[in-house]
Amino acid sequence: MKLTDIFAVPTPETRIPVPYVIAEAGVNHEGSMEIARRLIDEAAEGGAQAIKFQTYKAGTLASKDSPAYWDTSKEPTKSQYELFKKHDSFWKNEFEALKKHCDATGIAFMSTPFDVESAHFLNDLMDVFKISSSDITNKPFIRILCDFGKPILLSTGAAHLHEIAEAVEWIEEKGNKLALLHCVLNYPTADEHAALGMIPALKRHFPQHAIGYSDHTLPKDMHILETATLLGARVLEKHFSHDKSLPGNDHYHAMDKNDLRHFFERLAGTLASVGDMNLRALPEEEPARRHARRSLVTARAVPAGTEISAADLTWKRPAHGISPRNYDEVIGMRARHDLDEDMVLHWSDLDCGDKA
Ligand SMILES: C=C(OP(=O)(O)O)C(=O)O
Repeated sequence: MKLTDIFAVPTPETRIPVPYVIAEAGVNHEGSMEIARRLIDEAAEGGAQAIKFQTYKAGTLASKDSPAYWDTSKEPTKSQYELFKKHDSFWKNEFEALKKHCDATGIAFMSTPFDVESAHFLNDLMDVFKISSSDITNKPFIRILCDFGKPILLSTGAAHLHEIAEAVEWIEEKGNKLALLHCVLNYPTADEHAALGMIPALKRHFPQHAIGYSDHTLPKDMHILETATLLGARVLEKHFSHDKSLPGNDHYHAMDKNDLRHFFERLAGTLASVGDMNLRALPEEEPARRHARRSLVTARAVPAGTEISAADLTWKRPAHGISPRNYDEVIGMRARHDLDEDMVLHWSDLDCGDKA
């Protein structure tokens, strides 16, 4: 599947598709091109269709007085500015090189721009713009990104419905295709705070747009991403690391390539058990249809020529004879020959008699 395919207008589904997975490398390269290339390779090995980085300069993203609002024990920092400053070394040249590496590896390149300058050079490298939850109220920036004319992936973390609706309106006014990613802006998100019920809620409120999920829970057994898929997320984004034991801010809650493989494996089994969502009896149930269902059976001996009444009939397994669904038809027919008690009735045992 191509990244742009996820923006197709949702139609009633008869099969839950395998979602499009974006490995969110963010700044987990920590300024090393070697690690960035490794992240690309491992995301592809894990089965992700896209890898996403983040492109920012601390000075345009946060003022010096910008308190960190996350658990700073993982990467002690006094302010957001100080943390971003540590990770803002990659710029145009680095991302161009990483895009080439993605092309050679066969995985889509993405990076979330956090300022206008990076949006301009990233525009040459990507088919889709990602807008982070933190920019959902950033009307001027959203409009500038829309002006590139590309589909938009917008995360909805920390937003009330009216704020989501407003941002959707700005994007719709510009005419860009849009996918909305449910997101909880809390790192790591406790499973019980993942609020995955917001995925069907987004589908209900914005049926004209594709819906996905940007996940900040711990990877554990990847059941949260699986549940998100079952609830209707068709694009998934989750932090990605080559080494989850590293001390940095975004490594400890990230998935790695083994988590990703595990996710696709368990999802394949789950989706096989979901099936195609069409109501029908299955071929595997044929023996049960023939042997566990019932037939009309004589409740007592019935002499030839007798008009069949309710007292002559009962219903028992197997379903080799006349189905009890034909009960009304059988009442009033006549026995074509003597019928023993406990006989499974067939049409050849009966005449229409007065019912003809
Ligand atoms: C932080 C980002 O997004 P989200 O709000 O989905 O976490 C991002 O895209 O860089």
